[in-house]
Amino acid sequence: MSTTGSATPLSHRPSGWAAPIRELRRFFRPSRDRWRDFRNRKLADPAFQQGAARFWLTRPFARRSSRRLFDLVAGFVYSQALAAAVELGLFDRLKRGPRTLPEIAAATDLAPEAAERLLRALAAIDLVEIDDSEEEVVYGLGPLGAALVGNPGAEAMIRHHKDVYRDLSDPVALLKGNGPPTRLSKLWPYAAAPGGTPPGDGDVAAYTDLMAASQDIVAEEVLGSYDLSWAKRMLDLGGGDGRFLRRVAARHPDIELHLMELPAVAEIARQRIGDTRFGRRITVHQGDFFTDPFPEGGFDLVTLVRILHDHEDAEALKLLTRAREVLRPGGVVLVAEPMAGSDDSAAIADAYFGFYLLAMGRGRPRTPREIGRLMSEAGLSRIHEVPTALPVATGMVLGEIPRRNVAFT
Ligand SMILES: C[S@@+](CC[C@H](N)C(=O)[O-])C[C@H]1O[C@@H](n2cnc3c(N)ncnc32)[C@H](O)[C@@H]1O
Repeated sequence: MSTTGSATPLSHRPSGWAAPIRELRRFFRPSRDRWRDFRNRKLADPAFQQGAARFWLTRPFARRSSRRLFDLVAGFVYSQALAAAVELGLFDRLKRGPRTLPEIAAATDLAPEAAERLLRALAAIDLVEIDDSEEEVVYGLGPLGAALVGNPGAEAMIRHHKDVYRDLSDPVALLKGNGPPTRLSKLWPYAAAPGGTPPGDGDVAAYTDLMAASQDIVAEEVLGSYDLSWAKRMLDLGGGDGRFLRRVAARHPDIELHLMELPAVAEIARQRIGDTRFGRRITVHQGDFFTDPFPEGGFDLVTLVRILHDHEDAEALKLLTRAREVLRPGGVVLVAEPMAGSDDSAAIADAYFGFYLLAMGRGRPRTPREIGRLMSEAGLSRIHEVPTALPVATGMVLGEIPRRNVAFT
């Protein structure tokens, strides 16, 4: 197995250092608590806030933290300005070059004042750039707008947020579980009932497309961070329309590839894979990965890409155990999804997916260590976290079964 970054072992037995480190933390806790109380008292004091904003040495920190706080307060408005721009196809128009206000107003069917209001809002959050160096002001893509143009997955999510934000409109009811049924639980029908309910055709295409739109970036992260050329036979569980496996097929001509999906999605995968040059290399199996038998023959690699976080611990453990049971000796289970806990991905995993999955009705983001613990319970060993370049898109944890003394099923 080889990785481009350095893999971090996820140990589940406390090391010899665990006890002394705990003691040290306990020793320093009173001073840490005192410092935290002092800091919070000061930060909550309006006089201190004003003083910090005026004093030259503390001014940059005061500005930065008030800006961060205001960004949290205003985040929904920023998102809605972005949603309006996507719905109006603004970024697609600007990618061909800067435009004047009358041109943009005409193309988006907005009154010039409304178009200008939108453009100025987008410029303030780096999505658009205003060039007023000539007599006629023109509007072009800003750095974040340009990045968005190259990321169809993000655009699909922005459109999807109409449903997500409606479900989050009463967050306390959502947390208490006494709100109305959510849209996301209908969009992701397998989420509503343990064991999976075969979904209706219309919704299936919608959620399969939504996943496929962001799959390229995830596939790139997985394949760029972990070299799976050693594998001869691979199974992708819940592989959607097969986009991930098509990328694997393109890079690794010798791996035999299998995908398992719920029947309605498997049908879409068959069609989409069949239309490509990989039609003969990828076998699509329809079935429920909790209850139906897995394809026979033993696998070197079983992948769970953006699957585990959709499920509660008991189901995740069952899935990992079933995956381990079809591995050949020396085989690997690879879990790839946004992971909680790290500074780089905490906002997307803990905050965004934490609430998203709550609205969906099941599942939770997990830290690499939590995934590792489930892998260990499922009978996997040599559990490693593999770093990816873009943890917001996906993290990665691998677990293996040893080459010897393995009951091979
Ligand atoms: C979040 S999507 C991820 C799809 C794909 N792996 C990706 O990353 O784009 C979860 C996938 O798991 C599939 N799935 C959910 N429950 C399943 C079950 N019980 N058996 C088989 N597939 C299932 C869904 O149909 C869906 O395509």
